[in-house]
Amino acid sequence: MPTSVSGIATRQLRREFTSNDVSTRVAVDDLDLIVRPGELVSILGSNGAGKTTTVRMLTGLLLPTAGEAVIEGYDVVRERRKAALACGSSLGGDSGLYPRLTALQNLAFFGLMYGMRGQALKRRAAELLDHVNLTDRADEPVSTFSRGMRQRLHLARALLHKPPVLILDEPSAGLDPHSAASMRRLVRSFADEGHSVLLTTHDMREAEELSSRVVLMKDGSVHTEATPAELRLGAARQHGFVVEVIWNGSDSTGNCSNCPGLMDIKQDRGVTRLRVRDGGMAVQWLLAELGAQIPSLSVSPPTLEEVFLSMTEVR
Ligand SMILES: Nc1ncnc2c1ncn2[C@@H]1O[C@H](COP(=O)(O)OP(=O)(O)OP(=O)(O)O)[C@@H](O)[C@H]1O
Repeated sequence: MPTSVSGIATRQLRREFTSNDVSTRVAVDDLDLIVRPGELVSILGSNGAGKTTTVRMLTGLLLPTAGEAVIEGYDVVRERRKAALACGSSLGGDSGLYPRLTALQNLAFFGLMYGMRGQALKRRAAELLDHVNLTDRADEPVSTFSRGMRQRLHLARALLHKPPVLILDEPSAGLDPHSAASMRRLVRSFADEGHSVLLTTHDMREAEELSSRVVLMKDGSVHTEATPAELRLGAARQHGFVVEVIWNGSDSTGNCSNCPGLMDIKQDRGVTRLRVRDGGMAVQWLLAELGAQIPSLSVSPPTLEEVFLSMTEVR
């Protein structure tokens, strides 16, 4: 693999787990992955797909069985320290913070480890505590923090030295909606500044809102890789577009059976949902035929959640 690669690159990255020296489970199966500067890539996948094992190898917590991974051109095994310095990470859990130190002392400690000093460190720590809404808890020991507060402090620690690469394992797990929204803004702006960001998530809305590219992992390798819009449009070609109609006065669902390209029709708590082959054509027909009864109408391709469910369907 060329060592000049910026961001994250893996080639044929593999991790096997052997239990009782008998059975071997392949958690990550010859994975090829690239995250370029300025890209935010989300890894999605069912439980056990290999997401956490991948980020644990990238952050040096787990040795690969085979293959290679580089962070900013540094091999994560052979040049582990340089790779670790180029990468901020938040992998959840309780490790990575000192519970008896305050939030500010934790950031000061990690800042010193990253070679930061004096006013620059103080300013950066204060700025990040503000971004993760922990300024008013800055001088309290981390042992008194809730799970969500620790998660936010993990993120601040990961961003402290403005590393070129950021890796986050389920960053919104345990966050309330306001904290999750600020986390997303912070992470997205970090990518927009030219950093490479890789995150794992089970939150489809989050993946859709944040990602330059989505990687769907299945059984340890990449099943599909595309932008959220490409995935949704691809699914629409297969499963159709969804047209949602709210009626004015009396329900006219029964008159929709002649809608061109109609694949399926459902009524759900006052909303009629038509699944159609061509969204634009269906909207034109609905407005021409039933426009007077329709104050509200929307058309959309399947959501990322529907794409995910259909792609990971257990047959
Ligand atoms: N330390 C371990 N020993 C044995 N098997 C493991 C170990 N860690 C992970 N595995 C197995 O590797 C596979 C991938 O696990 P991994 O934690 O990477 O999945 P994941 O995609 O992160 O899942 P989740 O969404 O549940 O977090 C699973 O089958 C898991 O049981």
